[in-house]
Amino acid sequence: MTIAQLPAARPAAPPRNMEAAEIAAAEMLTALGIDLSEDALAATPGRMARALAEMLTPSEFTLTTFPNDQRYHHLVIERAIRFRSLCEHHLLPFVGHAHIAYLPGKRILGLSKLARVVELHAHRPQVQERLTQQIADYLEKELDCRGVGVVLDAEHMCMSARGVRADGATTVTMALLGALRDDPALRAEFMTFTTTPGAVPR
Ligand SMILES: Nc1nc2c(ncn2[C@@H]2O[C@H](COP(=O)(O)OP(=O)(O)OP(=O)(O)O)[C@@H](O)[C@H]2O)c(=O)[nH]1
Ligand SMILES: [Zn+2]
Repeated sequence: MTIAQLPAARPAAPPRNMEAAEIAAAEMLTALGIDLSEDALAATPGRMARALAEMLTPSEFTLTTFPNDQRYHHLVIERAIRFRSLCEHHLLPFVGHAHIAYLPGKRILGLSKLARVVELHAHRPQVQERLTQQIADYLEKELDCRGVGVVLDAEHMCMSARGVRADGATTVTMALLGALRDDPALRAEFMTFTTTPGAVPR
């Protein structure tokens, strides 16, 4: 089987200065009244900077596709892809599940790449609505498929760990493109699979 390796079309990595980030983290914690002279906290600013940098760095990957030799033309659905992102308002995590469907054209996608596409867009400051749309737009463009559906269901720490403290509330967003937008039966099929038992393991 031929493997096509499409470029993942990643945006250029932003400039990053970890030393400056660590100094800034120390300044912020000190300004918040935390005494960094305690042994247990001495390494915290560095960890903070590295942890944030990690959450803002998606893994490298190649968007591997295969010819659709069998002319498979039903939905391919990947459910309950666990993801975590950072809300751009508070830089606190939002975590949840992505359900993704696409209707193949001439090529099918290596299954793991759906989760990698989620990670690619999740590892940057985000709002859930934009993240949802970016995943759908990216798949439609790169895969040249006949339709894409993306549903995200996530809990925002800025709403549960602080502020309004609506523990357990989740936000559901969706983006539907091509046949998944235009064909009510396909849309219903996708939505059914995202809500049937097993879609979101608890
Ligand atoms: N639409 C949308 N809003 C988000 C997302 N993540 C966080 N928010 C919201 O962004 C808003 C920011 O509102 P502000 O009033 O500026 O911030 P705040 O004073 O910290 O607000 P509270 O969280 O209500 O205490 C809040 O209502 C958050 O719930 C997201 O992914 N999408
Ligand atoms: Zn937030």
